[in-house]
Amino acid sequence: MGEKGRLSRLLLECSLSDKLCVVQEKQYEVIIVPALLVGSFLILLAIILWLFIRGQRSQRQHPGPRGTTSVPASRGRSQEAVGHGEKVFVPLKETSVESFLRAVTPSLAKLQVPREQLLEVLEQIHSGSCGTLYHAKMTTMEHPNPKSVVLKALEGSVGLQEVQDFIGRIQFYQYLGKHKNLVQLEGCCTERLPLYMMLEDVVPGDLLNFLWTCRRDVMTMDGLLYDLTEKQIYHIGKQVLLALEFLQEKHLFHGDVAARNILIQSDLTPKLCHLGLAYEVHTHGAISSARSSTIPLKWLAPERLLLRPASIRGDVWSFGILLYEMVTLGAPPYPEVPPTSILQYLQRKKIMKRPSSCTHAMYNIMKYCWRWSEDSRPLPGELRLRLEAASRTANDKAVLQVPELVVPDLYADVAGISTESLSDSYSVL
Ligand SMILES: Nc1ncnc2c1ncn2[C@@H]1O[C@H](COP(=O)(O)OP(=O)(O)OP(=O)(O)O)[C@@H](O)[C@H]1O
Repeated sequence: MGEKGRLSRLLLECSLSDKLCVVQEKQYEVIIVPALLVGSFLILLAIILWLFIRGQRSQRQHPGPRGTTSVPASRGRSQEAVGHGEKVFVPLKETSVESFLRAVTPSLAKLQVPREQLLEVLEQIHSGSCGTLYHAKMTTMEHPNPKSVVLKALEGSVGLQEVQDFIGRIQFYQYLGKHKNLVQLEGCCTERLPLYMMLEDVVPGDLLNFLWTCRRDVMTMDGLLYDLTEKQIYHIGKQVLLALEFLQEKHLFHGDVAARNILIQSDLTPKLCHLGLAYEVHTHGAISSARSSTIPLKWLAPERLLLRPASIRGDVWSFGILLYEMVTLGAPPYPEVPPTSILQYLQRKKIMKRPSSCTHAMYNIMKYCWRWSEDSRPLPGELRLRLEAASRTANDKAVLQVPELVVPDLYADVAGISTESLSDSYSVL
């Protein structure tokens, strides 16, 4: 009998309209096979899901090369800092200085200078907010003869945060790229402590000292004529504005435009230095309040004195003060106003009077910079056109003269700046 017999008996017992009976008869085809198919499909789906979740998790743990992520860029618009078309990575999760430097140094490969090429470190120039500045001698592949550089060093016992900040500044120079009116980074040593960045040595140095030296009866020094005419002031001013336009294009601003923060070459090419505030704007979207409180008040626009956000138009205000500094050969602004009273002075709608050495054309440009409302002040590009127009008829013969020599301590007092922020290279003979 067996199975065959059982089936034929079943068929005999079933009428054609009895569906349950037919289903029972074909249970293999109707129930078991589809159930097996659905089961294996579900198992396959579970495996795929598990593989997918595992992949996602491991990606979250390793987002880039060796636990790195890109440095925040200007005002958070992009998460990648791009220098010369390259991505710049900053490790976020590194916990020791050594592992941080190991991770970050490859991204600075093009800037690395072997330490043995740093031949001698000469005198200290300045002790800055992020490292000490020295004069030094260095050789490079292109310049086998030693050349002068300014060395910024992060030395001594320093923590991870200071190291990250120093490296961030190097990457900021890389991000900015080259501009003839910004001080240039020439190289760095970052594979271990102490950390160095090498900047081009701008000779004779800062513009404030240059202006003070112009007061002296000095004919030439290092081939440089310490004479300044109105036309030359426009020439320097236009180039400072080119640097500000460059920063503005990158959605940045300088934050402390002043003669002390401009370096001048012997051909009267100015270069903006003191880029630490622009670095803060680039990295954090704004200048920190700790840093803001160190900026001398007499150079600040009213909105900044009122602790409102800074912008490129604040730089334009300070540029007006810079014109005043140049035309007076480095006099402190608002000599009759104590630094802490400057806001009240400006709130009374007062501005500085026209210095006797300043033409009406130049004073009109200053007044344009010192408009109370930010929006009615020009942008650097517009201002540069004004300077170009004024420069066409400017005096190129009369040398600016101020008989009184500057006493740096007295100057610092009246200007409201710390004596440490003045360079040591000026001395009253
Ligand atoms: N490349 C350079 N060539 C010649 N002198 C320089 C150079 N860089 C800086 N100095 C001198 O050092 C002084 C301080 O420079 P700077 O303000 O750039 O340093 P800092 O205080 O470390 O600023 P920041 O933190 O904003 O980078 C300048 O006023 C100038 O006298």
